[in-house]
Amino acid sequence: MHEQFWHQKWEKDEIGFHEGEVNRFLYEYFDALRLPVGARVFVPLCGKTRDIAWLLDQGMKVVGAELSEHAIKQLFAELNIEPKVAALADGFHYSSTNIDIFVANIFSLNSELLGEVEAIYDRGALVALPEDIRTRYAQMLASITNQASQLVVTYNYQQSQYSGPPFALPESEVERLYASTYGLKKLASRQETEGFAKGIAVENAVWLLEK
Ligand SMILES: C[S@@+](CC[C@H](N)C(=O)[O-])C[C@H]1O[C@@H](n2cnc3c(N)ncnc32)[C@H](O)[C@@H]1O
Repeated sequence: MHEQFWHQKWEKDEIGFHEGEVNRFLYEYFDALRLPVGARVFVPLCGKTRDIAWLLDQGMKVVGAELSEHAIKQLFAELNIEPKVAALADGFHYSSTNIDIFVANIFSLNSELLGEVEAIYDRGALVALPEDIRTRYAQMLASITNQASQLVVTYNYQQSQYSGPPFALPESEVERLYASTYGLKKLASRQETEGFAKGIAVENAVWLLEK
């Protein structure tokens, strides 16, 4: 997906991926990460997800990365927070107490810019990336976070029945991307037919990835 694809989605308000409420898997399985209050959680490709407000409410610090400044202006407006905004070489840094959002292509981040994180929450990130850049994303994510544990939400369905995004991520693909870096555990899954691809059987799953 080119950057322009996502910028247009936000400009035209075609954001069917935005849940508007806390993701159920996050709510039910966040404890599996066993994080202390005050831990810093990275939310890659964050959009304006309500999950950020929920993480802040749990006493977490949040760091996000998102291409669209339009999305991040909405995020802060909905959080009712006036951010500080600083220019970066490749984007902007929006920040306030306990929250840092990099408005940039995630591939322009490095560990210094990101700072230390104790965990990663990936909903709508890995599944948004086409196969040819997933390997680079998975390696880069583990590298800039010192292999922080992850909670990853995936979809699986017959890729031939729907073009994506979100792309199908069968277990074999999660293993290909992450089994050399993490121990993988599928925590839960549920079947959907009324989601993004109406009438197509989709398995929505949540994974715990630990060093
Ligand atoms: C499927 S949406 C998911 C958003 C959010 N995680 C959620 O659950 O609502 C993917 C988001 O990633 C952003 N994005 C896509 N490619 C990106 C990249 N290379 N770097 C940073 N953000 C990116 C898009 O603008 C979009 O907001």
